[in-house]
Amino acid sequence: MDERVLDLSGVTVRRGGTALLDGVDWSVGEGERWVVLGPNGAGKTTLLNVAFSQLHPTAGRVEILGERLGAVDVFELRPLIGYAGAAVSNQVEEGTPVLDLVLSAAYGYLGRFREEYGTPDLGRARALLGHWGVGDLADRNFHTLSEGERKRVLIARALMSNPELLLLDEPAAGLDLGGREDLLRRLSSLARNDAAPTLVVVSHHVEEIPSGFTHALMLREGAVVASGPLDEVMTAENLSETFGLELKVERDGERWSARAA
Ligand SMILES: Nc1ncnc2c1ncn2[C@@H]1O[C@H](COP(=O)(O)OP(=O)(O)OP(=O)(O)O)[C@@H](O)[C@H]1O
Repeated sequence: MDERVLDLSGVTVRRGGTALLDGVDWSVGEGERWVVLGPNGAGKTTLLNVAFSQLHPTAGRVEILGERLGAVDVFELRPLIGYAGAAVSNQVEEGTPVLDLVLSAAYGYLGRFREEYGTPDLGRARALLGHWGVGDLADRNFHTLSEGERKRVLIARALMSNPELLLLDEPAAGLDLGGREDLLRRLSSLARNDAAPTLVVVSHHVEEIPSGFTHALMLREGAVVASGPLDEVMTAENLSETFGLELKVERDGERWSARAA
């Protein structure tokens, strides 16, 4: 059995004369927990959109959950992939209750209550909200939530369809220190759960790598600088090249930090 959840080979995405992704090779195995690191504009969100089957590359080969992008019905593939990020929150209709937003994920909708949801779906949605610490917000309008509350609701939503692959685009961006640490604790617990989906989290900051994560992909200007197990690739050399300045990297247990050398 092929246990690769993502398999990208020579993936290039061009817009105008610019390569947003440039010959990216990346392989993610079942159960791995990846962080995708890179500076602003490195192509991280573009890569996640490819992994979500939202964007077809200009060149190269993409396999998601063993299915070849271009040859598979993406509407059958997408329920197997959970996605949370600004691309989702920006599209939520004004006035959408939190519970509806989470429930709608099971049906591929992004918005108001459009289906007759069964009791098991309601129970699962409430349980997920509770698990992510936002159970008491189920009846609130999504747009009235704080940034930290929204992030947790969107992750609960992304897990609603019981996906095999979970993609989180900058889940800790905009959170205060307490909010960040709370989210990282929850992501660590997810990472350590053998039943959890394969995880890919995009971030700008090595401080936002949750403990329990196993691999990193580093991108700069659309190209891969390094890719592999955290222990091997989290070097000052790789991070300095990725972010374009000389960095010192420190490790404390399973957490990382970096600053200018
Ligand atoms: N449709 C488009 N046409 C032209 N350029 C684009 C398009 N979409 C994205 N870009 C550019 O591609 C580059 C990569 O964008 P992307 O959003 O993937 O980067 P990122 O690493 O996620 O950045 P950030 O960390 O700032 O969110 C950026 O320079 C962006 O301006």
